[in-house]
Amino acid sequence: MTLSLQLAPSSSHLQTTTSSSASSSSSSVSASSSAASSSASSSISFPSPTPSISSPPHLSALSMGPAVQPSSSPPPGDDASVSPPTMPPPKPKPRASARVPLEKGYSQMVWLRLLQTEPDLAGLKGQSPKRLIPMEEVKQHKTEEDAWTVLRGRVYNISPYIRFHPGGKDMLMKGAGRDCTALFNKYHVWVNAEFLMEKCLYYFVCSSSTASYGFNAPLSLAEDWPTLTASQKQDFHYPINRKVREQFCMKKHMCFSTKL
Ligand code: HEM
Repeated sequence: MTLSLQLAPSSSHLQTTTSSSASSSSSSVSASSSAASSSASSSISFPSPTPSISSPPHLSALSMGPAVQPSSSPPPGDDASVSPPTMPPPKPKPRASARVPLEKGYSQMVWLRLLQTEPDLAGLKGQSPKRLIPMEEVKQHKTEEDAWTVLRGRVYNISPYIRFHPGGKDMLMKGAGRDCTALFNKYHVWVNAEFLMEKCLYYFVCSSSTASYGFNAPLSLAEDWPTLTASQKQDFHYPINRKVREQFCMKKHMCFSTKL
């Protein structure tokens, strides 16, 4: 208090000194120091001494205390142009393999040899594979000895492959009697099942209706819709692939392509 009264007559000189010290302190420390900046602006606007002008040195040191805190600004004397060292992003952990040990004699090599030597892996027993199979028929084949699955619109007899499946019997059997496309894509979209299961092919599946279908029977996605999984419904390509297959089967009455 005593100090402010004494300094009043030469307040302009005092303010210059005070404001310059305030501004220099605020620029060197932090622009966000509201205490420092408010004290500086009040000293410029109002020539009469105010408590903030006349605050004793020990108090102004205190008020500047928080301004030294900001974590964003480098400490005084540091080179501001040097950016802090950036840490490389953490590497994703490799996914644990879900492959299961297979019995002796059931390697993929043996399966590939079987594809060459076994004439009827599909179990067609002389029937024509060129027919559309209702989903209802597929559903009836879900035991290990007689397991069918639908993959990308085709019916396969997976029974001969069960013991060869690197992901294990239980996993493969999850697809038995139903459409396993979503599961298949979830675990190994890269696997060339069209090649591996080529000889197990029963042929194209048709819609879910219980009606028995001939080649000229109408097929529509609307009929399939209630049976589709959520991911199939969201799959942009599914209706297109479905439509192409339908058109192809309708027009040719036979489906020779294995690329669809
Ligand atoms: C006809 C259908 C299928 C075929 C031809 C097939 C074929 C294969 C092949 C070749 C592998 C080894 C993949 C590799 O080494 O990268 C594999 C692994 C596997 N399969 Fe299948 N699969 C079929 C269906 C399924 C289904 C329906 C499921 C799941 C319900 C499934 C689950 C798995 C799993 C979990 C693995 C182990 C993946 C890993 O290495 O972590 N597979 N399958």
